[in-house]
Amino acid sequence: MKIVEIREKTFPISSPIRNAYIDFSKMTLSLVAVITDVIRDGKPVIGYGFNSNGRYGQGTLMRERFIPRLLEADPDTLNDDAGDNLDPHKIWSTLFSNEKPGGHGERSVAIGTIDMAVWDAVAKIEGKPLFQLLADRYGDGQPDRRVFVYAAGGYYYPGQDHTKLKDEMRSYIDRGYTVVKKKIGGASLDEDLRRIDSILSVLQDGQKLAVDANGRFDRDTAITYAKALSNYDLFWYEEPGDPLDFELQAALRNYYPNPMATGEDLFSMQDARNLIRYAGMRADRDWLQFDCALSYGLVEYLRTLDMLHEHGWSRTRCIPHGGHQMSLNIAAGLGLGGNESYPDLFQPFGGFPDSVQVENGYITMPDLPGIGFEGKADLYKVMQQLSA
Ligand SMILES: O=C([O-])CC(=O)C(=O)O
Ligand SMILES: [Mg+2]
Repeated sequence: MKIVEIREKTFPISSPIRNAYIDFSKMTLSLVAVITDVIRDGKPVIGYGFNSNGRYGQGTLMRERFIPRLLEADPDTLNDDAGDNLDPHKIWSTLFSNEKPGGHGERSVAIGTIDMAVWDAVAKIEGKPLFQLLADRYGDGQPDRRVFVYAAGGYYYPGQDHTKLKDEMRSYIDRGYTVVKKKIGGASLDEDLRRIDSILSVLQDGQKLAVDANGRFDRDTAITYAKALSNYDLFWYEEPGDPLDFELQAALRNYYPNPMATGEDLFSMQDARNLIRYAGMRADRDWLQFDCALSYGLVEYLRTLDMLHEHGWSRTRCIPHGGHQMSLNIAAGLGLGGNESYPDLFQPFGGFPDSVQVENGYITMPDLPGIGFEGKADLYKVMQQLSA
């Protein structure tokens, strides 16, 4: 068996929104199709993958380096020992060949996107949902199909007022979410606090708000916000300072006793390990948001989970960034704490299969082969254009 072709297309996922650091007016992503010569139901098995929002499409890197490396490799070196499926770990090693360590940037997105498509193909070849394959291979065979999800939104956009912000949050609650997220740091502290008060006025008991500064703050501002936010019972205070400023993050534990979250902009096991070693993160309350689609894929994420275990962290503290079905499968198959969701953004790429509803903050994974993209009609339509 072999990979016969890998296609990439860059799509706009632009929208007129901004967080404290970037706007999304020119945001793109790469969609990838890994086409194999394995036939299931009379058709070649094709695995699909895409990177999450926040980093841009990676077509150039893929075409220059990563796709040729896979297509030039002896196919037998990419297969499992029995020769009856692709081996994502061997494929990863081939992708990473002749790459020096450190400096994990855009290439981690390129590899993470191809890795997603490879896992989709591997689970389809085995005829299982990816979450079941992961539970079989790396767990006790018993996935937990119920996955906690929260609704990320609350971006800044032109013409936004408190009424619209409250309507947005209420609409997430009406769709079954119990935790909603808003951006901070894109307005003054006073205005951010007024927005937080507005949102809290529409939440009921058992419903919570998380806030996300997208790495905007210097140390003093992060501390000023920490003190002000301590007066609320927030679900978390996310990414206050630069993602690699572990000392800033560590300082905040002296000012913010409630849960914090970070990690979406750390792109390797080694960077995640530095966070765990040096950033004062608290295993009993803080949350880790490493996103495999941006950080070398699930092969690397498995290394990150091993690292967390060695450092005494439960994987239930992981709620990945990105709102894609890949992390939903990892959450269900490997027992993460949940996954992000963007109910109204980055469509058709984010979200759940069409049959899935959010109930009391949880979704239940349906039985679909692979990652399950074929169960989301608008997304699968776009994917089919790539593989036609
Ligand atoms: O606004 C973004 O870049 C996305 C983000 O931080 C998140 O979903 O946590
Ligand atoms: Mg974030």
